[in-house]
Amino acid sequence: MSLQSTGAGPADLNAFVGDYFPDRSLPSDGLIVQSWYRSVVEHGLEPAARGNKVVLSAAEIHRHQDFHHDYMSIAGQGVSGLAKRVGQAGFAVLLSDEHGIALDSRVPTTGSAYADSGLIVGSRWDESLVGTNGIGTGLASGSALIIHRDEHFLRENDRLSCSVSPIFDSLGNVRGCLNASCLNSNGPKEAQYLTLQLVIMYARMIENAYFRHSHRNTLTLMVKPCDEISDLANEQLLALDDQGRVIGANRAAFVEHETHGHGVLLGRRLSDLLPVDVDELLRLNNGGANATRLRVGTRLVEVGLRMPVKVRSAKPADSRPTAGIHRAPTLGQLSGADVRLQQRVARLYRVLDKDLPILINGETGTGKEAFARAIHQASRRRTGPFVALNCAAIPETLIESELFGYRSGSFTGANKKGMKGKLEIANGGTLFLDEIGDMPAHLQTRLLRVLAEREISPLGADTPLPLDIQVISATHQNLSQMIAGKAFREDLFYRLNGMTLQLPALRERSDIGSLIEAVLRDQPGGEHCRIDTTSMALLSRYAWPGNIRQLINVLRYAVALADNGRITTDCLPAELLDQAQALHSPAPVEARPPLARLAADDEGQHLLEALRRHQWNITAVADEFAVARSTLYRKMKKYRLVAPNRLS
Ligand SMILES: Nc1ncnc2c1ncn2[C@@H]1O[C@H](COP(=O)(O)OP(=O)(O)OP(=O)(O)O)[C@@H](O)[C@H]1O
Repeated sequence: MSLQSTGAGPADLNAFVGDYFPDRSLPSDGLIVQSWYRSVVEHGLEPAARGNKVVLSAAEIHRHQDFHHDYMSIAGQGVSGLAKRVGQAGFAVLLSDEHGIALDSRVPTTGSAYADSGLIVGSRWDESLVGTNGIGTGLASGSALIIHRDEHFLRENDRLSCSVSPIFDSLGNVRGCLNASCLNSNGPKEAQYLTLQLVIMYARMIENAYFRHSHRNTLTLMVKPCDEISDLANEQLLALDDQGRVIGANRAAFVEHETHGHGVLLGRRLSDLLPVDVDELLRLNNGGANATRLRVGTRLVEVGLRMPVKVRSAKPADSRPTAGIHRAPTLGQLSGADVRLQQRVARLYRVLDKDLPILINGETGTGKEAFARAIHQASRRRTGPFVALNCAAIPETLIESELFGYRSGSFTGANKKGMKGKLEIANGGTLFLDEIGDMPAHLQTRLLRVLAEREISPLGADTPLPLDIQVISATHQNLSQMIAGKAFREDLFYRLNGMTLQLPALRERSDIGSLIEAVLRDQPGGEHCRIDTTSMALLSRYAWPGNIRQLINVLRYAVALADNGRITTDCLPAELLDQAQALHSPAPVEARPPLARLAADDEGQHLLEALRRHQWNITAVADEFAVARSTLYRKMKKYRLVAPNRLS
């Protein structure tokens, strides 16, 4: 929550933290004051709390790193460079993702002090868990800052002094944080300023490398002032689409644009920013071979061009065609940031390669097949075949031969040479039985026998064939109900269900926002688009009966209609707008109930009386009610109880 949204001015917040922390001096940095306020009122934390630190399990770390593979490998050089410079002075360097999870950590020595303080891979530093801290507050504020010693909200973190800079992507979103922390620094906060400058410099280098990677197939521009000594951090990078419009920028370009109050940068034409258009610039720069000096207002700038890198196929001439231009998503990518799903996938990792059949359950379009493929890729069978059979998509009469195959001459009209069944083709790999609930009853019996005996006898074959397959089945149906109604064999159910992976519907996913962004980036042209806030709110609260498949279609439609890469509500299908509005238009509520009425509630009234009785001494009232002070502040906020000396 920002100062504005709290409705309070800086003086109110200062008074608040002054009251709450009588033993601490008021931070000079207003961002820290706001963060302390958030820690108490929004996150309900207590400074003396212990055990709030969370470190992900090895499997979860593996998945996170897998998910952030590109970002980590691009940032890796910057992390090493910074660690080399500050390591000897006793600083640990951490790289986090946008949720405050440490993905990379370089500590100067192997002692346990750094690990004990949470400076390790997998530790979670989001403000909602541990209150004010370098990474969490850097992410929440979007600003570079130092959190020195007892500026940390939790007392258990007050050994740390952290210098941090957010890392922005080319759309201006925070992608993560770069952080340098030391332990038990005796000096004043000012002694950390030099470290902060180094951290900022490396964060800018990581951003620029990330920008170049993201826009390697796009025409990009480097613009820097023609000063005698030009600061690398001032170099602006801009990516342009075919029409010469800005589709991405680095932090320096965003800051320059904002500083001069030029409005939104993305979508602007090059000719709005520089006294040339793209063709002219290409001519002046000799097709990108040299840089050009241009006068912009009173300043002289140097403008260089980088031509798109032509994507050359590294594929050997005889290689098999790939399924698409994107690699199939991994389990980490599919589970995204939904914690419940991540936990389920963590459990899945533990049964992987243990010869247990897996049953995936979920509504249509939730990613059952995508998960099955990712499980196959994560298993030791990844070099073997992945064979899918959709039991609902082929006629009942053909399922048998599809599954079991037949040898030549086994029935009239059959292929003369015979046909291998999916079970046989999948040997050594994974068989994915989609819509298993539609498997005809007599084939359920046969399948059960095959899975029990681990061998198949194709129609017309003399000898059985040993079978070594991982079976993954999937359904959107409730198999337990089908068993009760005798529509599905119970013994087959147990044979297929070594473990169930329940996939949440899209509307149930806690990471729906980031999932929408990720799916958008995956669509052709989607990586250069941005969803505006209203559309994002609509997309996030829509019911999505077709789940991720429907989301993909909606986003493709939106990308096609987007103007200047901006996805607005005009780009969304009408039925989605109608339904999202009808389903979720909030019931009319009184926006600001009067204080008198709130205080008339029993709890509010009691609280008000106690506050008056104790002359608004928060600690005394908290003691009387035996609640934490943070709880009391939350309740006061709820009932809008404000001390008389705070009423403006
Ligand atoms: N977590 C995810 N992130 C991005 N894309 C996903 C994700 N999960 C699924 N998809 C994509 O959504 C589409 C639908 O997924 P999939 O076909 O696996 O769903 P399904 O549950 O098997 O559907 P059905 O029940 O209709 O067969 C696919 O294009 C898939 O690549």
